[in-house]
Amino acid sequence: MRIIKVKDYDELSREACNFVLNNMTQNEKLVLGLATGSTPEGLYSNLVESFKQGKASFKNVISFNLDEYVGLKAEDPQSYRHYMNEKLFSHVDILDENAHVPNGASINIEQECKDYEKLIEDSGKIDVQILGLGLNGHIGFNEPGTPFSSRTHIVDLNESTREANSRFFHSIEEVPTKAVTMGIETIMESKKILLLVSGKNKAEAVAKLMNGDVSTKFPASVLKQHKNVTVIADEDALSELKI
Ligand SMILES: N[C@@H]1[C@@H](O)[C@H](O)[C@@H](COP(=O)(O)O)O[C@@H]1O
Repeated sequence: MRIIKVKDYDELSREACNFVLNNMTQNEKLVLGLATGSTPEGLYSNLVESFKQGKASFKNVISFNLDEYVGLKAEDPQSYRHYMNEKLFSHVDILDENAHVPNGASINIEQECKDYEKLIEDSGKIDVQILGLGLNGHIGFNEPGTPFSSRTHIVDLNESTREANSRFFHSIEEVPTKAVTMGIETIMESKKILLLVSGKNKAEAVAKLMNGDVSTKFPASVLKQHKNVTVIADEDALSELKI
């Protein structure tokens, strides 16, 4: 894993934006894997700014989000589809039919998982996958214990993950108990992975990732087996790392 150490969140967001823009210019068509949560928000605002300044176009981007809560409709303000519309899609020229987020409100979620896999497959696989890091090492919504061979599937969310994400809801009771997520194998098939980590609250997770073994107990550790991973991390996130 290549680590790019940056000073703070603003620099992380700019670096991540440059990384994505470089890949957009290098690829005629870019299949981009997207993440939600707080960490990529700055990346998305930088991408929107670049678009407004005429420095980027998303016409040739096909995007696939990592995950979605089960039971939330697209228009629900807490859904990841809504998040993506607000933070990125509505502000740039990506084609609606190219901006994919799993449909958590599907009446047949099992089928939705299969269809989502097929769409990724048909797009020719993900060129660049953006990832955030859960406090317990989850990537997407792949919680500890998820097999490395998993494909897009339904997960029961851990209490700690619901707790961590309850800040986006009025109360923890409102946080869905299930989600659809790309599987670990699906993520690992991406040609390049960009992991973004910021802040002191991620320092312990980053130290576990870098110093620990590859184990399903800490899903992000699988990234050590991928040949093209870039980690952009700020000083706070790297503060517990002994290097
Ligand atoms: N499902 C999302 C992940 O895709 C995200 O990467 C992670 C970290 O989120 P944050 O960036 O807010 O710390 O948590 C959430 O549970």
